[in-house]
Amino acid sequence: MSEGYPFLKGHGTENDFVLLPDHDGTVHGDLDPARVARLCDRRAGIGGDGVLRVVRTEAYAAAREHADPAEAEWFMDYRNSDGSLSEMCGNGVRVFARHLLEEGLVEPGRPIPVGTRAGVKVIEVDGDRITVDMGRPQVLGTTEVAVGSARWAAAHVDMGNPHAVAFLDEGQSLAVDGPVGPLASEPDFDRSVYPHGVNVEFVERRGAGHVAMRVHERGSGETRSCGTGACAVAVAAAVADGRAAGGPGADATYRVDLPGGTLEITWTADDRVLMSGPAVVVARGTTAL
Ligand SMILES: N[C@@H](CCC[C@H](N)C(=O)O)C(=O)O
Repeated sequence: MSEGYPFLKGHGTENDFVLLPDHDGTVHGDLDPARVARLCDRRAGIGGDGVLRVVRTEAYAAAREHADPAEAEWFMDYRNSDGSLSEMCGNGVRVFARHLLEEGLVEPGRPIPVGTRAGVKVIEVDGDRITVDMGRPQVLGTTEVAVGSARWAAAHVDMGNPHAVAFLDEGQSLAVDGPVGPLASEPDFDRSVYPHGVNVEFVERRGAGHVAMRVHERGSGETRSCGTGACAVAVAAAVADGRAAGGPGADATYRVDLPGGTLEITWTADDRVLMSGPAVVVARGTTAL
């Protein structure tokens, strides 16, 4: 195929994305949701949990509402696989930074500021390990989620995007034959709490500072990993473990195991959430989609 648009494919702990370079904002414009869904289709398209359009902040009016071009040259225009917008994607922003570095679009060895709909995130790359300052979490109380007849209390945590974090009861397992099941459809949640939908995390305790989770993402279904979700889980665990008492996060660190890999999350005493994990770009090509 010679005609079409350039694309790349990458993932962070197997949360996978189609990247669309559009540096001056003239190639794709506002992405049509149906087109995003076609690109993300795993049989008829390239396949992905979402799309990351790579655009200069200066070149995109919607980006300038969230980020100052003088602070962040690049903007991650993120869409879920159903074409819907989200404010933020934690795995996506690591893949985005990896791409900028590999293409020589940012200076190696320097922090990389990236504009998102949840503000500017600053990223540091150290070999395979990429750390993102995800900013301040908001802990907004307790709600409820359900899968069929199984119900759990859930912590409402906002990481720029909305999360409901449900800790499984003692003895319950995350396995598909457990109460969470195959997560083929959206869990039930309180629509008055989350009028724009929610990402739902189910969490199993593995030991001190160690949890495992599965997630059903708003707009993408069950994914193999969710960076903002892992941050929300670590924040909810720190609150539940009484580790937020000496300061917002008192430097609580959690290892979060996901089906697609492991992320390390620290909630610092000065109320920042730092997320560390890998990200790779695995393919490039041209698409007529
Ligand atoms: N997978 C992402 C989150 C993507 C956005 C989410 N589905 C939403 O709609 O808020 C991550 O790694 O954070």
